[in-house]
Amino acid sequence: MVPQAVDLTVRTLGECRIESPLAPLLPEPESTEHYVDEDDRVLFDDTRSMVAARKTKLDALPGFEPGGPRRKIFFQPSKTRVGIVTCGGLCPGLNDVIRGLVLELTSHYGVTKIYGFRNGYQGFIAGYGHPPIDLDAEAVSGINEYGGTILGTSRGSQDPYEIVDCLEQMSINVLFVIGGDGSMRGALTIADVVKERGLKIAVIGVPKTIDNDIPYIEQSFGFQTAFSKATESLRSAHVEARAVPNGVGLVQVMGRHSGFIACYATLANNDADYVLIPEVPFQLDGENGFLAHLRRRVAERGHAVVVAAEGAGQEYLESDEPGQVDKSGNRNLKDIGLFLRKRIAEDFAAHGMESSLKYIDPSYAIRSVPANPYDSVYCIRLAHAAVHAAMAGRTAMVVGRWRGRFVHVPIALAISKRNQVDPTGDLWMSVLETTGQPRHFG
Ligand SMILES: Nc1ncnc2c1ncn2[C@@H]1O[C@H](COP(=O)(O)OP(=O)(O)OP(=O)(O)O)[C@@H](O)[C@H]1O
Ligand SMILES: O=P(O)(O)OC[C@H]1O[C@](O)(CO)[C@@H](O)[C@@H]1O
Ligand SMILES: [Mg+2]
Repeated sequence: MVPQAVDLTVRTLGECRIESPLAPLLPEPESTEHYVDEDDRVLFDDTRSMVAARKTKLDALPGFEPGGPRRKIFFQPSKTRVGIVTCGGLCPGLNDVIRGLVLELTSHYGVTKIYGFRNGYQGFIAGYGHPPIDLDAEAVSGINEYGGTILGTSRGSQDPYEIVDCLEQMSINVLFVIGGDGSMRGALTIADVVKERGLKIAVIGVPKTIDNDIPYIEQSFGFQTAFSKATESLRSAHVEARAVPNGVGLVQVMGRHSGFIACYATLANNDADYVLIPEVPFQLDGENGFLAHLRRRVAERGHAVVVAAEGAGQEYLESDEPGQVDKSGNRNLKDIGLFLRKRIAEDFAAHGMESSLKYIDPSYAIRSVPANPYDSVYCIRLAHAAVHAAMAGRTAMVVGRWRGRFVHVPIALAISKRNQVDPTGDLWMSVLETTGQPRHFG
């Protein structure tokens, strides 16, 4: 479903009447190629045909509210109390975002009460015994040098009413949730309970996921660091495969439902010959199946490198057992890497071919590292945008970038679908061009 203008409308807590401390820094109220004024909109569509298909007036074209400081804000900074929480799996840059939020709030808005809720949504529930910690410039000094999150994280559902009870008891006005799709679903339920109770608490998300599976934000922070780290495994697999007769390097990277890490790591160094992702089903057996292709390639070129995203080929691993899920209800995937390792070895043996397969699974090593400089820049800019949005009383939204501009995206839209590699899109085309693998196996 193509989003309409109404889907891009951001919720607000009320009129902005307070002069922002950042107002003097703001340029003239007009957009340029480097700046979008707060009253302007970033168009959703960016091709002539997409705009034409709307069959509507310019004013009615769907557009995102731009990110950035406002001239007038909603919250009085000296009275504003802020909470920050990180939830879900780790991702490079979590500490950068925490630091960016704290520094922007304290240095530019003069907010003095910031609490870090610990271990994800558990941090709001007294029974877990993880009291919040005070965050200030000193507490976040240098944390961006380290992977992980200084606040801790968790999976598993918590009652949104209890979470809002905690926010009310602590007189929190703004809550920043840094997390993936599940965390954003949680953030929306919190914002809804806040609304139901007639409270004025802004809930702002900063989406994180190494899988890059959140839609309408172009790219999530930490993704670039994660795939860059994964390229090291591809390079190792290539070196190992080339060094022995009929060498096969097999690398499994994270990516539950979206194969972006596998695609980008492949494009980064051109070492892979086959990329298997959840979005593109593949046939394993038969003359034109994956195994036969691989065998022919090794016979011709002496070696090959295969990259598989963890969610690829799950159809080969389904069993009659009831589906296992993690504490948050995410389906636990079966191990495609180990399955392929076995099947490739069996296939070579069955065809009387010697082979030497080296299997590498960099797994958590790609998401536990500190952010690279590009991601650090992205994190701090997302953090700034999140603070500006919150102080201006926006709620139930995430910050992101669309067509190169920082924007406000309603959470409802950000969780409305999953960002996935489009098998008919130009990214997958680039992968096919780089690897030389066929569009379909079988
Ligand atoms: N539908 C939902 N409603 C309310 N809370 C949710 C929902 N889905 C997930 N959550 C909560 O959000 C938190 C994080 O969710 P989850 O473990 O799925 O990770 P995530 O944020 O999706 O990150 P990632 O997928 O990148 O690891 C958990 O505490 C979970 O209970
Ligand atoms: O083992 P964990 O921490 O539950 O999470 C693993 C999952 O988290 C992700 O890294 C997303 O955050 C996926 O790529 C992976 O499948
Ligand atoms: Mg998730």
